[in-house]
Amino acid sequence: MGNHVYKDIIEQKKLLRHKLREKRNKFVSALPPSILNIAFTNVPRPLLQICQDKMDRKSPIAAFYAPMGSEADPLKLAQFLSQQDIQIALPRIFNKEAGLMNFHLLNPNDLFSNLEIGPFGAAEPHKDAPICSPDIIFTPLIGFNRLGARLGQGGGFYDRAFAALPQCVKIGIGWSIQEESKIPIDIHDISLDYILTEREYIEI
Ligand SMILES: Nc1nc2c(c(=O)[nH]1)N(C=O)[C@@H](CNc1ccc(C(=O)N[C@@H](CCC(=O)O)C(=O)O)cc1)CN2
Ligand SMILES: Nc1ncnc2c1ncn2[C@@H]1O[C@H](COP(=O)(O)OP(=O)(O)OP(=O)(O)O)[C@@H](O)[C@H]1O
Repeated sequence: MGNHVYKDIIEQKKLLRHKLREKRNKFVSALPPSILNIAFTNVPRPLLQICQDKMDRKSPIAAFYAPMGSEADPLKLAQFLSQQDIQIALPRIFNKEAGLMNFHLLNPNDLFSNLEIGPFGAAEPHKDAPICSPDIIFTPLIGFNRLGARLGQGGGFYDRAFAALPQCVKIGIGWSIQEESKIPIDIHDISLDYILTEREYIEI
């Protein structure tokens, strides 16, 4: 990839991030609380099957994220799955400049408390919580398309985590209005396997 082409992709991503963040904020702030409360509460049967398929060896680990702003909230799914013999983890940034994070195991009771605020404002587990390698990663996103391309916050945190965990199942969670047919991708971008929105479950 020529250097100018690469720079062009970075610029396109920036513009699209800006547009889709605004769109997401508007969409979520216009949602009635009754709808907001039930969004992302039902685990689609195929998703439960994926978790169960991972259960043959040990209790599988699923990583979630503590939502910020208008991001889709995956923590009700986390609570539900923690009752199905699935272990729960959250990311913790350990090198902000290098775009690196670890996943730490959490007691499900600590999902909403006993966390600390990380460098980008998201709640994170404490440093002494055990580091783990998740089998399934629920991933925040700013944009997605039906080919599984993902636009994130621009730190490359999830792409590096995916590269380090080639066996993990990658599930994007976002609002339906974050779908964008053309998502610019560069050589480091790793596609999602599934996408969950408030309306549908997409298998790539
Ligand atoms: N809830 C949540 N947790 C997460 C992520 C995420 O996207 N969502 N991350 C996914 O990687 C990691 C944190 N990564 C981040 C990387 C960059 C920015 C960032 O550049 N934010 C802009 C502000 C964006 C704006 O203008 O609204 C900034 O700080 O300038 C934020 C988070 C780990 N934890
Ligand atoms: N595995 C990797 N190795 C080296 N550099 C990487 C890797 N993954 C991503 N990067 C670089 O990190 C920068 C940010 O990547 P990108 O714009 O794809 O972030 P993102 O996926 O939107 O962010 P995030 O995952 O934090 O939400 C880019 O310059 C990208 O080339």
